[in-house]
Amino acid sequence: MNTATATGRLPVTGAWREGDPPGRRRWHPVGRPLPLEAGGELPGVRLAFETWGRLAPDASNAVLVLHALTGDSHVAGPAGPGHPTPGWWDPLVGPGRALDTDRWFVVAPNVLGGCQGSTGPASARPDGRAWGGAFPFLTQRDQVAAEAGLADALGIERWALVVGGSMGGMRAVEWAVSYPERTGALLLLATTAAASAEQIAWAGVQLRAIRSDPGWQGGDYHDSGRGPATGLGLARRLAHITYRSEPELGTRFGRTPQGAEDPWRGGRYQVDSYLDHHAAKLVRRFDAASYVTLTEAMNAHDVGRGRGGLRAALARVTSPALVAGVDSDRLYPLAQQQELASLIPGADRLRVLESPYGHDGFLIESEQVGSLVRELLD
Ligand SMILES: N[C@@H](CCO)C(=O)O
Repeated sequence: MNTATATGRLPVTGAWREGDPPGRRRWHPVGRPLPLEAGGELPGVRLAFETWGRLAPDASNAVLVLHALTGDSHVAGPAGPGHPTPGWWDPLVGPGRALDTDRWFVVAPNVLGGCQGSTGPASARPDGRAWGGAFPFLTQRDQVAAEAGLADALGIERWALVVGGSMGGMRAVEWAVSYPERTGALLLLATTAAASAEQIAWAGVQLRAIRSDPGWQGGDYHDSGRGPATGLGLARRLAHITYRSEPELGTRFGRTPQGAEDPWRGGRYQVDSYLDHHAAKLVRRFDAASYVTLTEAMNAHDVGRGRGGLRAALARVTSPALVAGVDSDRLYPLAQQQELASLIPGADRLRVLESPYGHDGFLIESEQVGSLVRELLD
């Protein structure tokens, strides 16, 4: 379940389960086994998704919004039953907002391999047990292929806009390269054409933290009553540091102890407590095995793989595009977005979001992101 138990024990998995409140989610059963880039296929695939607005009769007004690592389909609206967090881009979606739902039909799937309704390691495989450690290796291309099946089912031949940040941006660029004719415009935020050595390195430490927790059990913990909560929490703490900027942490927390705690006697600094808070929140709402699956898919991300390299792959993109980064992002530095902007033929000059918040700026600076959305759609 998605909440801590009455005894205060952390849950085994924060995955949405059959029987939990559905919230606004609907499901698309892909119907056929999905062939996977790494070989083999995934049976019984379904994608959870949410929509806002109405699809035009000619299906010309559809916008695809793709979430980042620990996001989900709940782009807009309050937290509530079935939704552990409020909409992560709520200020952008609704009547009169940048994604004006009086005009646009906004679609947001939960990524394949995720844990908020789409098929992932916590889902049941055909024999009824959780996939766990037997869940196959996925790539962004597999995830986009599943999303193309959702577009087919919704009758959307071509998206007016595909937009995503971070991991969502990886899928957005894969959409534009795999399906250029289906991508009407492209907005890439705080993302990259290929995961860098440093990104793989940060991610690798997180994967080790999870897998070295005895609760991991090779990934087969879902039905065991004990999961790798400690490892997932450590992974989140580390990741969260990379999501923010050094000056922001300095200004906000400095060297201040947390409350009455004394760091010289085992107590915490404020910044430790802040990371503890984000770790505990993620452990309550997210499944560790999904975190591993999605992190490995991000590490595998290379839009040029098997396509003659980045330059040749990105030359396939036919849509107008905007690429933006965050000036204080130390995880996805501006050079990566500059590369995308210079290799995508229809891309305008690199745009820079000014923000003290580092990589998370693409989630927080909704006014600046909204201006880019309007620019592309208008
Ligand atoms: N805070 C974001 C950052 C990753 O891009 C997340 O958790 O998904």
